[in-house]
Amino acid sequence: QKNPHYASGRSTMVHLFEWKWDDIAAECERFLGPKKFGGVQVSPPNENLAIWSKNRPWWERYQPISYKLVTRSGNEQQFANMVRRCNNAGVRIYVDAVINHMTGTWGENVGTGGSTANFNQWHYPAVPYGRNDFNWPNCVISGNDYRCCPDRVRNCELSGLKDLNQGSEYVRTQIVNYMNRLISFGVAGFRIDAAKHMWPGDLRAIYNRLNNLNTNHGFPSGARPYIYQEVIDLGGEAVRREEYTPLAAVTEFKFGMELSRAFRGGNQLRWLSNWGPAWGLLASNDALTFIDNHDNQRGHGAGGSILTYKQAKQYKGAVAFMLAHPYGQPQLMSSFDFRDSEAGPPMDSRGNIVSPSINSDGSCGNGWICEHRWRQMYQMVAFRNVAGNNGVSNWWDNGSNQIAFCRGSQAFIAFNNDNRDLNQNLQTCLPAGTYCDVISGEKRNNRCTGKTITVGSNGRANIRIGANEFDMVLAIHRGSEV
Ligand SMILES: O=C(/C=C/c1ccc(O)c(O)c1)N[C@@H](Cc1ccc(O)cc1)C(=O)NCCCOc1c(-c2ccc(O)c(O)c2)oc2cc(O)cc(O)c2c1=O
Ligand SMILES: [Ca+2]
Repeated sequence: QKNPHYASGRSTMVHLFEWKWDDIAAECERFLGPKKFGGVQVSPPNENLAIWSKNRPWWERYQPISYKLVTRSGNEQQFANMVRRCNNAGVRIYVDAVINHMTGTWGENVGTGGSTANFNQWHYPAVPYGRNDFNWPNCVISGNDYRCCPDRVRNCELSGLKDLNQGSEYVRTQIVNYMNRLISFGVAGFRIDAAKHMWPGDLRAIYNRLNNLNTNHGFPSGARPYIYQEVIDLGGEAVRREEYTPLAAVTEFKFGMELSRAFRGGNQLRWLSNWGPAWGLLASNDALTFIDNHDNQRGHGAGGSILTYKQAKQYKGAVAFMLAHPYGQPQLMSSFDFRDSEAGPPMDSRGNIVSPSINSDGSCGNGWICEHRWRQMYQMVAFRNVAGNNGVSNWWDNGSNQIAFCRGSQAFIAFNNDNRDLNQNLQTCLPAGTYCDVISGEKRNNRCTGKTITVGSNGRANIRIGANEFDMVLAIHRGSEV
């Protein structure tokens, strides 16, 4: 099933990468609830290997030691508390489930909960897993395997990580028990990490054994978990996304790659008039969409030159388009400032994660970027909520990099990625009135702190976006009128 079970009037989730549970709970109550975000993807909550020799890299959280809920983000009690407080604020929780593998082979062998393991014996006593819970014969996926050999992509080790056999009843039971415990705490669904490296048939068996969502957390009875499967497939590989869409939603990596190219200037924005499956993207209902994610924002993984917070103006343009267009189920990335592609989250001298500080202007400090707190981002989350399931209409473009469109009679947006000013009289599809541009400012005490747009009785308005303005987007919608 492909319904994220957001509370009514909400539409967008944010990935609070590496945030601690107590901080996420606070963020749900003080910001995400009031700003009507739909949900939060949290980092893997299960015990992972503590890799001190690499100064606690971000990817250590993708090396499970056990399914105990003890990580640098917090313990089981803090996790349960976060889920309760976020659900009470109308914000759902989605768990990043790392179930394809356990650890690689490192010098140290202690987990974030104190558990130990013996990798060379495939011995993980804190689960417990032993030799016959892993795929045999032992092999490692090579670059060429991705193109030739779907069996090896599933049955061999990804980057040397011990590869579990999800065909084993015992392994399925351990995984299902772990995920059902999270469901009992009130989570709304799961990201299935490295789904490409597991057999669809095994995943189906696992998903079918998951319990319905916990009705004590506001879910309707019989609600099934919302699952989205990480399948990095930009074409040319033996394993294809379409093998996984019958089971659950799939991460659509082409989405962020194509929009990054368009907003970097590689493709003219006018070509986005038929954005969606016509671009080779999955069906809208099957697609979990994003511009960048925790992996490819570091230049690793799919897509090469993906836009990130570091290219702020184009990134805000691409994210605005993602949130303004009805295609897919969008996820906003919220990052920490990374010095190198391996660096983990801001941490103190003892290796504990440092909480984000919140500045008086609402931005974050202590090394956290908090893209979700940028006005241009949370205002577009509100835009998407107001647009609801209205389609795109009244598409306009200048034959190059200036575009505009309506969402029903609820919302209007314009983009200028050209090197000349946009200055046009355009149809906004909105009722006559005076509207605040929600990108250059916001409505405060019934005044616009940014641009003001006057819509005439024919729905038309003069729309201006200078080529050198701070932002390339202008957006108005029902509710932003003064
Ligand atoms: O760069 C990384 C980590 C990347 C990563 C982590 C989590 C993800 O969800 C993800 O998509 C990528 N890891 C570094 C460091 C590393 C880690 C472990 C190890 O045994 C060796 C090295 C790295 O250089 N990895 C090799 C290239 C990235 O190859 C990885 C992929 C991956 C990349 C491209 C694909 O098309 C694909 O199907 C899978 O997925 C992972 C998933 C994991 O759960 C854990 C991993 O270590 C990895 C992972 O190494
Ligand atoms: Ca596997």
